[in-house]
Amino acid sequence: MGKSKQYILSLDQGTTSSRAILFDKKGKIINSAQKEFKQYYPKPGWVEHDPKEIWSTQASVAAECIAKEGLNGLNIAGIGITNQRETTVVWDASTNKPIYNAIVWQDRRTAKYCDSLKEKYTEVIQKKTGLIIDAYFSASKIHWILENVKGARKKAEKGLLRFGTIDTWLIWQFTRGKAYVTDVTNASRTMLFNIHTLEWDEELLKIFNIPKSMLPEVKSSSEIYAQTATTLFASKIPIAGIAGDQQAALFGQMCTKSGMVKNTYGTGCFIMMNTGKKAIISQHQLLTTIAWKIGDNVNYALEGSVFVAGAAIQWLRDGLGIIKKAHHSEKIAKEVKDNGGVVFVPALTGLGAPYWDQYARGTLVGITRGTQKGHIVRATLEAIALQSQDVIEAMQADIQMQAKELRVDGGACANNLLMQTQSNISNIDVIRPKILETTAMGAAFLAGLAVGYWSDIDEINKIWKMDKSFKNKMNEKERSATNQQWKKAVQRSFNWEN
Ligand SMILES: Nc1ncnc2c1ncn2[C@@H]1O[C@H](COP(=O)(O)OP(=O)(O)O)[C@@H](O)[C@H]1O
Ligand SMILES: O=P(O)(O)OC[C@H](O)CO
Repeated sequence: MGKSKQYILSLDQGTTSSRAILFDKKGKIINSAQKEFKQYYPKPGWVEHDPKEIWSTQASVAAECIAKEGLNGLNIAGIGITNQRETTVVWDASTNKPIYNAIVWQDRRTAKYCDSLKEKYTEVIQKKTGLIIDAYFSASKIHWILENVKGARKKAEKGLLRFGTIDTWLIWQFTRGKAYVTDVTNASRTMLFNIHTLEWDEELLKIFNIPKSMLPEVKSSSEIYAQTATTLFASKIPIAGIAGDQQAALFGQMCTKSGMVKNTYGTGCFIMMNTGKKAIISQHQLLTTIAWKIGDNVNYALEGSVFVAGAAIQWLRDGLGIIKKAHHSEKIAKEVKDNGGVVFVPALTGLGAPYWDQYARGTLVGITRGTQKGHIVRATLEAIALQSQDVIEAMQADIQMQAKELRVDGGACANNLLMQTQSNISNIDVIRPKILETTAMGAAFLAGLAVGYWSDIDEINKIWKMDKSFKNKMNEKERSATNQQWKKAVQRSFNWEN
């Protein structure tokens, strides 16, 4: 096989699976491969992955994806990496072995430690990192490893340990320890990175008691970082794009202008708004984060995460058994004309942005003798849209501007009723693209730009195509009543478990 056909290989290392997708110049998916890996729950609230399994599944899907088409490394113009963010790996540089499992972003073991920092450091941390103190981010996880793994603190002080988010860990493996790098988007989720100066912050390192020697070099999101070692592919391939998965989706959705917003409807909802060159520090409990850095241009974003979205549909299926398949939710919800007064706040694991109440719990209100399962299913779909609207509303308040449209992706965006409900509740045009693999596409675009596979953003913009749009069909009075009823129900869910 010659060098004639050239593709970009995108590696999407997610929370439950490792995936590889091969894109051609028109953005068409040529091939893909996926492998799930094991989740470890050693104690309530703890979530871990085996870093070696993350690497082995990722390497094998990459190889499988290329081999399926009878291609080899020479046909790959570049690799883009996108990953579950915040998840923390610490390894010994001399043995290459992780000293503990990866502590996953969902892991809550450091919640109390984080609480103890709030009084003194909330302001300085938000100002420097754009983040709200929470166990979600990497810093407290690194701190936990150094405090709890035998001998770790001593080794770290001797400069023998390395920390990485998943991108860093994968690149370390791909290059056999030659490249120790991350990009600004991943760094911006550690709580150790100053998003204004674009450097690891000495004061934050001191607060979390983490030696600087265990941090990677921070690069842009689109450049040639390194070549893969020839142990995996017969020829070297440039690794040329890195972005955290939500940032990659924002780029893959081509939300490249200030004010553009995307929502990914998966297990949770991740809503992100491009704010251009401005790092807006939220007045409404949202996160400020780096969207990407291309060349010398840094783009910032506001972000809000809803913890339980599609997971609420899973709960209807697996917990209550009132639907058989997730997509049946649409048909069953349509059996009733409205929610019949039922409101469901799916705070099953607390509430994320903009409430950040880890003690909130799921609340189902307004049930009468006339309540049918259709009402509950409908209320669940509405809750996904309403939780998203709470974040969109906070974003609009922060930028003091209405968003024009909402670009959507993720498994649950296939649900037309949900998309129409979102448009009604947010009074916004909801736009669903043709290719829904926006995360992998974003990483491919970043890598392709760096190696000259695509010449510029204008060329890429032509690849993004709309499939369907949903326009508001609700009047203002109804919208405001729905919102008020929702806010009342949210209040009832607060601070339940103590
Ligand atoms: N047609 C549908 N209607 C509502 N929810 C759906 C539908 N299809 C999938 N889902 C939900 O979307 C989620 C899967 O989406 P996906 O993007 O694969 O999630 P993740 O990447 O977080 O694993 C599941 O929680 C599922 O319940
Ligand atoms: O694993 P994903 O793709 O749902 O993404 C996880 C997020 O990056 C966590 O912040």
